Amino acid sequence: MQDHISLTDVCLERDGITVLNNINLHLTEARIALIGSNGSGKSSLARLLNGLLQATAGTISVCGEDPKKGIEAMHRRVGFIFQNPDHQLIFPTVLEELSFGLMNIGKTRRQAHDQAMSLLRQHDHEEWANMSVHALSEGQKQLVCIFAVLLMEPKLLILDEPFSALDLLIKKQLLRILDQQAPQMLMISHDLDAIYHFDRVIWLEHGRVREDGPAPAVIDHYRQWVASQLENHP
Ligand SMILES: Nc1ncnc2c1ncn2[C@@H]1O[C@H](COP(=O)(O)OP(=O)(O)OP(=O)(O)O)[C@@H](O)[C@H]1O
Repeated sequence: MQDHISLTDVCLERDGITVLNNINLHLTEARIALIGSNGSGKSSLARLLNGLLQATAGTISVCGEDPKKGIEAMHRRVGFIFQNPDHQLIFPTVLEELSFGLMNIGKTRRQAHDQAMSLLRQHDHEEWANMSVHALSEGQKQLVCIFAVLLMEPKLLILDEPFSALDLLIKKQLLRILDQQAPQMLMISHDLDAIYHFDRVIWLEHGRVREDGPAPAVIDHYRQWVASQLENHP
């Protein structure tokens, strides 16, 4: 698989503070997770990848594009899912929400509606089509966000703590859908069990890569480190 995400000597300052320090990553695995303490720089890194933040130094490539070109330039190849679905959902009904991206890339309204309905049907949520997005629960809204992104058939999905507000059942359903349908995923998560089977885990601490490798090893070291921090700061 080609390098889908590549960061070379990337640094980021926010308000004069170094948030990411000399990050070098070449990410080709299908399932990659980013872990680390609060404030370690995970969301900032995700925001560099979709062009919401600009690196202070270094170069970034996502699916062969420079994210500086903005989210529109990467729209067809990269899907982004963030923690709060309210920041992503803009249309009054679920069907309009799901159809928008497809019409944006040239599908007719009819084609877009048919594709959206077919996905809803596939997941037994046909009855959502004409519902107001705001009448859905947080978990259901997050599922709509994931459906909207999957309809675009992205090569790569970048998710920033997508499960933090979700109950166990919806979380497991979403993970299953993502596992079946996303060719490549980079997921930021504090839920270590959800990412234990991933191909690669990158542990960020104070804006640097502290460890990078197979999920079980990195996660176990992270858990040991957290336990040792607790012992030192009870
Ligand atoms: N809007 C902002 N303006 C300036 N600095 C910010 C801003 N947001 C975050 N930061 C700084 O960037 C650092 C990294 O924050 P970031 O949100 O990337 O961490 P994170 O690892 O995603 O944390 P969390 O696990 O809590 O979501 C923080 O220490 C914070 O000081």
